[in-house]
Amino acid sequence: MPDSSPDAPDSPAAGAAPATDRAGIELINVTKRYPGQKTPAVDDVTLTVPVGEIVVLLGPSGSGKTTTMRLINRLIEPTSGKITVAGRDALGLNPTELRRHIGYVIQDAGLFPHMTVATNVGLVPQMLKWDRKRIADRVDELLDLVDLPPDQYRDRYPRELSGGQRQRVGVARALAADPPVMLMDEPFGALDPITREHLQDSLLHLQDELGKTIVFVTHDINEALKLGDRIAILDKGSRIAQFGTPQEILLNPADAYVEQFIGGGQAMRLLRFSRVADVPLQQVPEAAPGDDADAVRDRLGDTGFAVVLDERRRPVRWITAANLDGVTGPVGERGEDVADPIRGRNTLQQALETLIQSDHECVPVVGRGGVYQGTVTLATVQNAIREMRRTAERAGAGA
Ligand SMILES: Nc1ncnc2c1ncn2[C@@H]1O[C@H](COP(=O)(O)OP(=O)(O)OP(=O)(O)O)[C@@H](O)[C@H]1O
Repeated sequence: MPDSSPDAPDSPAAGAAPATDRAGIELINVTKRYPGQKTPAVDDVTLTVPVGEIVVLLGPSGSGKTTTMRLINRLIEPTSGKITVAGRDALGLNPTELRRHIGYVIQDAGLFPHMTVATNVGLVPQMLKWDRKRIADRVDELLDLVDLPPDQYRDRYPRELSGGQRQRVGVARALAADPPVMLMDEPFGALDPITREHLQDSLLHLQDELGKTIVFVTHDINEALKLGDRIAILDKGSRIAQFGTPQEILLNPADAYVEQFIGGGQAMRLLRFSRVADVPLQQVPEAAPGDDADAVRDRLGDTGFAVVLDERRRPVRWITAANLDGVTGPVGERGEDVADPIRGRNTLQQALETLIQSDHECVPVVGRGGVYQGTVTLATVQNAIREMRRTAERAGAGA
């Protein structure tokens, strides 16, 4: 077990992945002391948020999460320390200019009640003096993106929306000028559990397509495990008790404070919070509708089937030797339609559920643009669990 005292440079408590060009956001020895307060709200925090990742700040009330967010977009100024956003010194930029590069989503969405959904979403483009047509097009595009059909929703007022819909509008508004960075401060905190799950799934789906650098604040360990590429578990003064991937935190909690956060039920949680992207995918033979049946038959080998990809490499069908019986010429539309593919961000639990419901022994995995990446089988899931157990045993033995 490494020394986890705050001074140990290699300790997980040091909190920072090494500073690299790939830092989306960097906080270096940042302290914020509010006037008249004895202890700093944020105390000498160093943290790197890699480009394109979701880093979750998880901590109890008063641990300085909101203060940290407001420091990043300069709603407040640090007492000392350095902050960079997308490679630029945040403290050297004009705050308005900085905020154009940062989308901000807060708990109650913070929509202006007297403005329509479209006006709310178009606020930043309007500030940037885009022309009306460009703003209207962008608003429609964003409403589509957050699953609110523009024809139904663009002219509504916030009071005519559900809490979940208001949050979706809040996300659309934060994305309006396509900022590389998003700060999300308990955006789903006020929602009922089902709506909350739904919005979490939507956020992961959006992130698959957009690849933003996101800092996400929550009190909820399950939300953190589900959304975070990495999680920073905070104690008072934003002290980082542990910074790691959900698996690292579940398998090797840094101290009793972190253990108390994650609670029990570790095995099921591993399935629930490990992502398909973290396990090696199985590659099976591939075919295209235009491929000759003989050539595909030769390719099937021991696997016994192939995945048929369309011209954009999206999986469309499974094809077996039986489907090719007596066929000459192109395979065309033969075979069985694939079930809904899963994504790298889906959990192993979701992969398992899809496998169980599917008629087929494997499920295709797709990435950005629905492009095929490989397949998941029961064996993939079993091996992943075995590997995780081994890692945990090794970590335990090293303790
Ligand atoms: N404007 C302020 N002036 C003085 N103290 C403040 C101010 N804002 C926050 N604080 C104090 O700083 C500490 C951190 O507050 P902060 O809001 O950042 O915590 P948090 O982790 O976001 O909490 P919560 O989860 O309850 O929102 C708290 O002790 C709080 O009382």
